[in-house]
Amino acid sequence: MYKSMETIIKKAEILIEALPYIQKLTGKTVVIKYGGNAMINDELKNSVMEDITLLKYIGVNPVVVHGGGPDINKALSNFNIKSEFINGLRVTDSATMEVAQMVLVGKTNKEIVSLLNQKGGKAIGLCGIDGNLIECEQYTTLVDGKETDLGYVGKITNINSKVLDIIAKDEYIPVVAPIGVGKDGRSYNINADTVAGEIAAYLKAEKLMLLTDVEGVKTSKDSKEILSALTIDEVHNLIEDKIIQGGMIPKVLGCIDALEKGVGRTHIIDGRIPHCILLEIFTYKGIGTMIMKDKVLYHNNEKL
Ligand SMILES: Nc1ncnc2c1ncn2[C@@H]1O[C@H](COP(=O)(O)OP(=O)(O)O)[C@@H](O)[C@H]1O
Ligand SMILES: CC(=O)N[C@@H](CCC(=O)OP(=O)(O)O)C(=O)O
Repeated sequence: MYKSMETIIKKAEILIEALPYIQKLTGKTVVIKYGGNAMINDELKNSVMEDITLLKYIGVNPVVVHGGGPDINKALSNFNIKSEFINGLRVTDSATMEVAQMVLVGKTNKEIVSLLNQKGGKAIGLCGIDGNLIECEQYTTLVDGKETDLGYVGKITNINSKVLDIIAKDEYIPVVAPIGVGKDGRSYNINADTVAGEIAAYLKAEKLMLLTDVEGVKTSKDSKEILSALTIDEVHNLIEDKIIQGGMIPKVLGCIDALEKGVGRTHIIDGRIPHCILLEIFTYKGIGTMIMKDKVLYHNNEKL
Protein backbone atom coordinates (compact mmCIF):
# COMPACT_ATOMS: atom_id res chain seq x y z
CA MET A 1 0.00 0.00 0.00
CA TYR A 2 2.73 2.42 1.11
CA LYS A 3 4.82 1.51 -1.97
CA SER A 4 1.96 2.12 -4.40
CA MET A 5 1.21 5.50 -2.77
CA GLU A 6 4.84 6.40 -3.30
CA THR A 7 4.57 5.43 -6.99
CA ILE A 8 1.40 7.49 -7.43
CA ILE A 9 3.03 10.54 -5.79
CA LYS A 10 6.12 10.13 -8.02
CA LYS A 11 3.92 9.95 -11.14
CA ALA A 12 1.95 13.00 -10.01
CA GLU A 13 5.20 14.89 -9.43
CA ILE A 14 6.37 14.02 -12.96
CA LEU A 15 3.04 15.19 -14.39
CA ILE A 16 3.11 18.46 -12.41
CA GLU A 17 6.68 19.13 -13.63
CA ALA A 18 5.59 18.43 -17.22
CA LEU A 19 2.37 20.51 -17.23
CA PRO A 20 3.85 23.94 -18.07
CA TYR A 21 5.81 22.40 -20.95
CA ILE A 22 2.71 20.60 -22.28
CA GLN A 23 0.77 23.90 -22.18
CA LYS A 24 3.59 25.80 -23.87
CA LEU A 25 3.83 23.30 -26.74
CA THR A 26 0.16 22.64 -27.43
CA GLY A 27 -0.62 23.53 -31.05
CA LYS A 28 3.07 24.18 -31.76
CA THR A 29 5.37 22.42 -34.18
CA VAL A 30 8.32 20.36 -32.98
CA VAL A 31 10.76 19.06 -35.61
CA ILE A 32 12.46 15.82 -34.60
CA LYS A 33 15.43 14.51 -36.56
CA TYR A 34 16.00 10.82 -36.03
CA GLY A 35 19.61 10.01 -36.97
CA GLY A 36 20.66 6.69 -38.44
CA ASN A 37 23.17 6.12 -35.64
CA ALA A 38 20.37 6.46 -33.06
CA MET A 39 18.30 3.73 -34.76
CA ILE A 40 20.10 1.06 -32.76
CA ASN A 41 17.55 -1.63 -31.92
CA ASP A 42 13.80 -2.27 -32.04
CA GLU A 43 13.30 -1.35 -28.37
CA LEU A 44 14.84 2.10 -28.81
CA LYS A 45 13.09 2.65 -32.15
CA ASN A 46 9.78 1.77 -30.46
CA SER A 47 10.43 4.17 -27.58
CA VAL A 48 11.12 7.03 -30.04
CA MET A 49 7.91 6.22 -31.96
CA GLU A 50 5.91 6.10 -28.71
CA ASP A 51 7.21 9.53 -27.69
CA ILE A 52 6.33 11.04 -31.08
CA THR A 53 2.85 9.50 -31.04
CA LEU A 54 2.29 10.73 -27.48
CA LEU A 55 3.26 14.27 -28.48
CA LYS A 56 0.64 14.11 -31.24
CA TYR A 57 -2.02 12.84 -28.79
CA ILE A 58 -1.47 15.75 -26.42
CA GLY A 59 -1.84 18.36 -29.17
CA VAL A 60 1.75 19.01 -30.26
CA ASN A 61 2.50 18.86 -34.03
CA PRO A 62 5.58 16.68 -34.51
CA VAL A 63 7.35 16.65 -37.88
CA VAL A 64 9.89 13.85 -38.31
CA VAL A 65 13.00 14.12 -40.50
CA HIS A 66 15.09 10.97 -40.62
CA GLY A 67 18.64 10.02 -41.55
CA GLY A 68 19.90 6.58 -42.44
CA GLY A 69 23.63 7.00 -43.00
CA PRO A 70 24.58 3.55 -41.60
CA ASP A 71 21.91 1.84 -43.77
CA ILE A 72 23.27 3.65 -46.85
CA ASN A 73 26.83 2.55 -45.95
CA LYS A 74 25.68 -1.07 -45.68
CA ALA A 75 23.82 -0.99 -49.01
CA LEU A 76 26.75 0.71 -50.76
CA SER A 77 29.15 -1.90 -49.48
CA ASN A 78 26.81 -4.64 -50.83
CA PHE A 79 27.24 -2.97 -54.23
CA ASN A 80 31.02 -2.68 -53.66
CA ILE A 81 30.80 1.13 -53.63
CA LYS A 82 33.09 2.91 -51.16
CA SER A 83 31.69 5.52 -48.71
CA GLU A 84 33.62 8.78 -48.54
CA PHE A 85 32.82 11.83 -46.38
CA ILE A 86 34.08 15.41 -46.40
CA ASN A 87 33.18 17.47 -43.32
CA GLY A 88 30.47 14.97 -42.40
CA LEU A 89 28.89 15.01 -45.89
CA ARG A 90 28.82 11.98 -48.18
CA VAL A 91 30.56 12.39 -51.52
CA THR A 92 27.72 11.33 -53.83
CA ASP A 93 28.33 10.19 -57.42
CA SER A 94 25.36 9.03 -59.53
CA ALA A 95 25.59 5.38 -58.42
CA THR A 96 25.77 6.46 -54.75
CA MET A 97 22.80 8.79 -55.30
CA GLU A 98 20.71 5.95 -56.67
CA VAL A 99 21.49 3.72 -53.66
CA ALA A 100 20.97 6.57 -51.14
CA GLN A 101 17.53 7.36 -52.56
CA MET A 102 16.60 3.68 -52.68
CA VAL A 103 17.55 3.19 -49.02
CA LEU A 104 16.25 6.48 -47.55
CA VAL A 105 12.94 6.63 -49.42
CA GLY A 106 12.26 2.93 -50.01
CA LYS A 107 13.49 1.44 -46.75
CA THR A 108 14.10 3.82 -43.84
CA ASN A 109 11.17 6.16 -44.52
CA LYS A 110 8.66 3.35 -44.83
CA GLU A 111 10.00 1.59 -41.72
CA ILE A 112 9.46 4.73 -39.63
CA VAL A 113 6.01 5.38 -41.11
CA SER A 114 4.98 1.80 -40.37
CA LEU A 115 6.34 1.90 -36.79
CA LEU A 116 4.50 5.17 -36.05
CA ASN A 117 1.29 3.70 -37.46
CA GLN A 118 1.70 0.62 -35.27
CA LYS A 119 1.86 2.92 -32.24
CA GLY A 120 -1.47 4.46 -33.20
CA GLY A 121 -0.11 7.42 -35.15
CA LYS A 122 -1.14 8.34 -38.70
CA ALA A 123 2.17 8.90 -40.41
CA ILE A 124 2.70 10.02 -44.00
CA GLY A 125 6.08 9.48 -45.66
CA LEU A 126 7.51 12.10 -48.02
CA CYS A 127 10.83 13.02 -49.55
CA GLY A 128 11.93 16.34 -51.02
CA ILE A 129 10.69 15.35 -54.49
CA ASP A 130 7.05 15.08 -53.32
CA GLY A 131 5.32 18.39 -54.01
CA ASN A 132 8.81 19.82 -54.69
CA LEU A 133 9.11 19.89 -50.91
CA ILE A 134 12.90 20.42 -50.83
CA GLU A 135 14.29 22.44 -53.76
CA CYS A 136 18.04 22.51 -54.08
CA GLU A 137 21.09 23.18 -56.22
CA GLN A 138 24.51 21.55 -56.20
CA TYR A 139 26.41 22.12 -52.95
CA THR A 140 30.01 23.29 -53.05
CA THR A 141 32.57 23.74 -50.27
CA LEU A 142 36.21 24.75 -49.86
CA VAL A 143 38.56 21.74 -49.97
CA ASP A 144 42.26 22.67 -49.65
CA GLY A 145 41.32 26.26 -50.51
CA LYS A 146 39.49 25.22 -53.71
CA GLU A 147 35.73 25.43 -54.26
CA THR A 148 34.72 21.79 -54.76
CA ASP A 149 31.40 20.01 -55.31
CA LEU A 150 30.62 16.66 -53.68
CA GLY A 151 28.71 15.29 -56.69
CA TYR A 152 24.96 15.04 -56.14
CA VAL A 153 24.99 16.67 -52.71
CA GLY A 154 22.35 19.37 -52.58
CA LYS A 155 22.24 22.84 -51.04
CA ILE A 156 18.69 23.76 -50.07
CA THR A 157 17.34 26.80 -51.93
CA ASN A 158 13.69 26.59 -50.85
CA ILE A 159 11.31 24.48 -48.79
CA ASN A 160 7.72 24.33 -50.04
CA SER A 161 6.58 23.72 -46.51
CA LYS A 162 2.83 24.23 -47.09
CA VAL A 163 2.18 20.52 -47.51
CA LEU A 164 4.01 19.74 -44.24
CA ASP A 165 2.17 22.46 -42.39
CA ILE A 166 -1.21 21.17 -43.56
CA ILE A 167 -0.39 17.55 -42.72
CA ALA A 168 1.21 18.34 -39.35
CA LYS A 169 -1.66 20.58 -38.20
CA ASP A 170 -4.17 17.90 -39.17
CA GLU A 171 -4.23 14.45 -37.63
CA TYR A 172 -1.13 13.20 -39.45
CA ILE A 173 2.57 13.00 -38.69
CA PRO A 174 4.79 13.88 -41.68
CA VAL A 175 7.97 11.81 -42.00
CA VAL A 176 10.57 13.32 -44.36
CA ALA A 177 13.51 11.60 -46.09
CA PRO A 178 16.47 13.95 -46.82
CA ILE A 179 16.40 13.85 -50.61
CA GLY A 180 16.08 17.14 -52.51
CA VAL A 181 15.08 17.95 -56.07
CA GLY A 182 17.05 20.18 -58.47
CA LYS A 183 15.63 22.53 -61.12
CA ASP A 184 16.51 19.81 -63.67
CA GLY A 185 14.34 17.31 -61.76
CA ARG A 186 17.37 15.34 -60.55
CA SER A 187 17.60 13.98 -57.02
CA TYR A 188 20.18 15.34 -54.58
CA ASN A 189 21.45 13.85 -51.34
CA ILE A 190 21.23 16.26 -48.39
CA ASN A 191 22.42 15.74 -44.83
CA ALA A 192 19.37 15.05 -42.67
CA ASP A 193 20.43 17.52 -39.94
CA THR A 194 20.54 20.31 -42.52
CA VAL A 195 17.09 19.33 -43.81
CA ALA A 196 15.70 19.27 -40.26
CA GLY A 197 17.14 22.72 -39.49
CA GLU A 198 15.68 24.26 -42.67
CA ILE A 199 12.28 22.60 -42.23
CA ALA A 200 12.15 23.83 -38.63
CA ALA A 201 12.98 27.33 -39.89
CA TYR A 202 10.36 27.35 -42.67
CA LEU A 203 7.69 25.97 -40.31
CA LYS A 204 8.68 28.48 -37.60
CA ALA A 205 8.88 25.52 -35.26
CA GLU A 206 8.94 25.99 -31.51
CA LYS A 207 11.65 23.37 -31.11
CA LEU A 208 14.17 21.41 -33.14
CA MET A 209 15.49 18.18 -31.64
CA LEU A 210 18.33 16.19 -33.21
CA LEU A 211 18.60 12.61 -31.91
CA THR A 212 22.04 11.08 -32.23
CA ASP A 213 24.42 8.51 -30.72
CA VAL A 214 26.26 10.73 -28.23
CA GLU A 215 25.09 12.38 -25.00
CA GLY A 216 25.36 15.84 -26.57
CA VAL A 217 28.13 18.17 -27.73
CA LYS A 218 31.20 17.22 -25.72
CA THR A 219 34.44 19.02 -24.80
CA SER A 220 36.17 16.66 -27.25
CA LYS A 221 34.97 13.82 -29.46
CA ASP A 222 36.19 11.22 -26.95
CA SER A 223 35.47 13.06 -23.71
CA LYS A 224 32.60 12.29 -21.31
CA GLU A 225 31.89 15.93 -20.44
CA ILE A 226 28.77 17.33 -22.10
CA LEU A 227 28.30 21.03 -22.80
CA SER A 228 24.69 21.41 -21.72
CA ALA A 229 24.14 24.91 -23.13
CA LEU A 230 25.94 26.67 -25.96
CA THR A 231 25.48 29.99 -27.72
CA ILE A 232 25.89 30.45 -31.47
CA ASP A 233 29.25 32.20 -30.95
CA GLU A 234 30.51 29.43 -28.69
CA VAL A 235 29.60 26.83 -31.33
CA HIS A 236 31.54 28.71 -34.04
CA ASN A 237 34.59 28.81 -31.73
CA LEU A 238 34.31 25.06 -31.03
CA ILE A 239 34.25 24.33 -34.78
CA GLU A 240 37.25 26.59 -35.36
CA ASP A 241 39.15 24.86 -32.52
CA LYS A 242 38.26 21.47 -34.11
CA ILE A 243 36.47 20.35 -30.93
CA ILE A 244 33.30 19.88 -32.95
CA GLN A 245 34.13 17.64 -35.92
CA GLY A 246 32.69 15.33 -38.58
CA GLY A 247 29.01 14.44 -38.28
CA MET A 248 28.54 16.89 -35.39
CA ILE A 249 29.26 19.85 -37.72
CA PRO A 250 26.05 19.65 -39.83
CA LYS A 251 24.10 19.15 -36.58
CA VAL A 252 25.28 22.32 -34.86
CA LEU A 253 25.07 24.29 -38.12
CA GLY A 254 21.50 23.02 -38.60
CA CYS A 255 20.66 24.30 -35.11
CA ILE A 256 22.27 27.70 -35.78
CA ASP A 257 20.47 28.06 -39.12
CA ALA A 258 17.15 27.29 -37.40
CA LEU A 259 17.79 29.71 -34.51
CA GLU A 260 18.79 32.52 -36.86
CA LYS A 261 15.55 32.01 -38.80
CA GLY A 262 13.34 32.20 -35.71
CA VAL A 263 13.14 28.71 -34.16
CA GLY A 264 12.80 29.01 -30.39
CA ARG A 265 14.98 26.20 -29.02
CA THR A 266 17.33 23.65 -30.54
CA HIS A 267 18.64 20.50 -28.87
CA ILE A 268 21.12 17.75 -29.64
CA ILE A 269 20.15 14.74 -27.53
CA ASP A 270 21.10 11.12 -27.01
CA GLY A 271 18.76 8.88 -28.99
CA ARG A 272 20.15 5.85 -27.13
CA ILE A 273 18.28 6.89 -23.96
CA PRO A 274 14.78 5.36 -23.84
CA HIS A 275 12.11 8.10 -24.12
CA CYS A 276 14.78 10.75 -24.72
CA ILE A 277 12.24 13.05 -26.43
CA LEU A 278 9.89 13.14 -23.45
CA LEU A 279 12.83 13.49 -21.04
CA GLU A 280 14.08 16.54 -22.91
CA ILE A 281 10.70 18.20 -23.38
CA PHE A 282 8.94 17.42 -20.13
CA THR A 283 11.61 17.64 -17.45
CA TYR A 284 12.92 20.81 -15.87
CA LYS A 285 16.59 20.13 -16.60
CA GLY A 286 16.13 18.47 -20.00
CA ILE A 287 18.94 16.36 -21.48
CA GLY A 288 21.78 16.79 -23.99
CA THR A 289 22.99 20.10 -25.39
CA MET A 290 20.73 23.09 -25.92
CA ILE A 291 21.99 25.59 -28.51
CA MET A 292 20.48 29.02 -28.20
CA LYS A 293 20.96 32.60 -29.31
CA ASP A 294 22.15 33.74 -25.87
CA LYS A 295 22.48 32.20 -22.44
CA VAL A 296 20.42 34.62 -20.37
CA LEU A 297 17.32 32.47 -20.14
CA TYR A 298 19.28 29.35 -19.26
CA HIS A 299 21.10 31.05 -16.39
CA ASN A 300 17.76 32.15 -15.00
CA ASN A 301 16.77 28.47 -14.96
CA GLU A 302 14.03 29.34 -17.42
CA LYS A 303 14.03 26.37 -19.78
CA LEU A 304 10.81 27.53 -21.44
N1 LIG B 1 32.53 17.67 -29.90
C1 LIG B 1 31.84 16.57 -30.20
N2 LIG B 1 30.91 16.10 -29.31
C2 LIG B 1 30.19 14.99 -29.57
N3 LIG B 1 30.31 14.27 -30.72
C3 LIG B 1 31.19 14.69 -31.67
C4 LIG B 1 31.97 15.85 -31.44
N4 LIG B 1 32.75 16.05 -32.54
C5 LIG B 1 32.46 15.06 -33.39
N5 LIG B 1 31.54 14.22 -32.89
C6 LIG B 1 31.03 13.02 -33.57
O1 LIG B 1 29.76 13.28 -34.15
C7 LIG B 1 29.04 12.05 -34.18
C8 LIG B 1 27.56 12.29 -34.43
O2 LIG B 1 27.35 12.53 -35.82
P1 LIG B 1 26.82 11.36 -36.80
O3 LIG B 1 27.68 10.15 -36.63
O4 LIG B 1 26.73 11.96 -38.16
O5 LIG B 1 25.41 11.04 -36.17
P2 LIG B 1 23.93 10.81 -36.78
O6 LIG B 1 23.96 9.56 -37.59
O7 LIG B 1 23.08 10.71 -35.57
O8 LIG B 1 23.58 12.01 -37.63
C9 LIG B 1 29.38 11.43 -32.83
O9 LIG B 1 29.19 10.04 -32.80
C10 LIG B 1 30.85 11.82 -32.65
O10 LIG B 1 31.70 10.81 -33.10
C1 LIG C 1 25.02 14.49 -47.98
C2 LIG C 1 24.88 13.49 -46.90
O1 LIG C 1 25.82 13.28 -46.14
N1 LIG C 1 23.70 12.83 -46.80
C3 LIG C 1 23.44 11.81 -45.82
C4 LIG C 1 21.93 11.60 -45.74
C5 LIG C 1 21.52 10.67 -44.62
C6 LIG C 1 21.86 11.23 -43.26
O2 LIG C 1 22.10 12.39 -43.03
O3 LIG C 1 21.82 10.24 -42.28
P1 LIG C 1 22.29 10.38 -40.76
O4 LIG C 1 21.51 11.45 -40.12
O5 LIG C 1 21.98 9.03 -40.22
O6 LIG C 1 23.77 10.67 -40.73
C7 LIG C 1 24.15 10.49 -46.20
O7 LIG C 1 24.25 10.19 -47.39
O8 LIG C 1 24.55 9.77 -45.28
